[in-house]
Amino acid sequence: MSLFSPRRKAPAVSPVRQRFGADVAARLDADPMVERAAIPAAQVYYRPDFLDAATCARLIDTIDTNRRPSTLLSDRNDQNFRTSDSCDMDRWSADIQPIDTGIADLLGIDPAHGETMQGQRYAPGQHFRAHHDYFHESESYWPRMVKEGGQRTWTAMIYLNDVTEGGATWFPQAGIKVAPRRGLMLIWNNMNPDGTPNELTIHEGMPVVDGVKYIVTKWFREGRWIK
Ligand SMILES: O=C(O)CCC(=O)C(=O)O
Ligand SMILES: [Fe+2]
Repeated sequence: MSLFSPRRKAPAVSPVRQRFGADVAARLDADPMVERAAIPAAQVYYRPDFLDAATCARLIDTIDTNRRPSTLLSDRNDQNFRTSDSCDMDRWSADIQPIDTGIADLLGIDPAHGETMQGQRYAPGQHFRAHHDYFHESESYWPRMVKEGGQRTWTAMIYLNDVTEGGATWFPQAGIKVAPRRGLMLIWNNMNPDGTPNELTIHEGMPVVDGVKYIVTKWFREGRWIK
């Protein structure tokens, strides 16, 4: 028996993830419509009014038509962790395609790296508890994720409506709380500048108190998600 307890292996520095961090940040920094959050812990950006009111209304309709209970990618089976409804937003449909590629273009990432955009709906009391968007290499899903484009790098999330009360996106360790505002895109890098996962990006969708919250979320992989 060893006297030493096994240490958690430190995540390897990754030049590919490093480059995504630098390139996307440079593009967003140069965009006059985009503002960087004044926090040192993570690269977080705001792009207000990315979608107009009519487009948000259309997406809300699509979510209402297709929604089903959200699922969780985790070895933990906690029914109360993510209580919203979700649906896939078909990137090949004439309605979704321009939005899907528009997000990729704003970040300067090849759309093939983007997963299927997800629509989400939170009724009063529903939430998504604190989590990281990046994959944990210790979880059983990791080998499958490696085959499907690898680690998640950037997240782009768009609020489709204002919410009367509650439903903020809270990054407790980075120290920001973002209230839903129709058309606002919130963008962040889930990696550190050296390409290792940034633990400080832990965030939650706080419970909606009054109203219904609708968002779309797009996660980008380090490799191609579409083969
Ligand atoms: O609902 C929110 O504000 C956060 C959603 C989220 O974290 C996600 O979809 O990964
Ligand atoms: Fe998330």
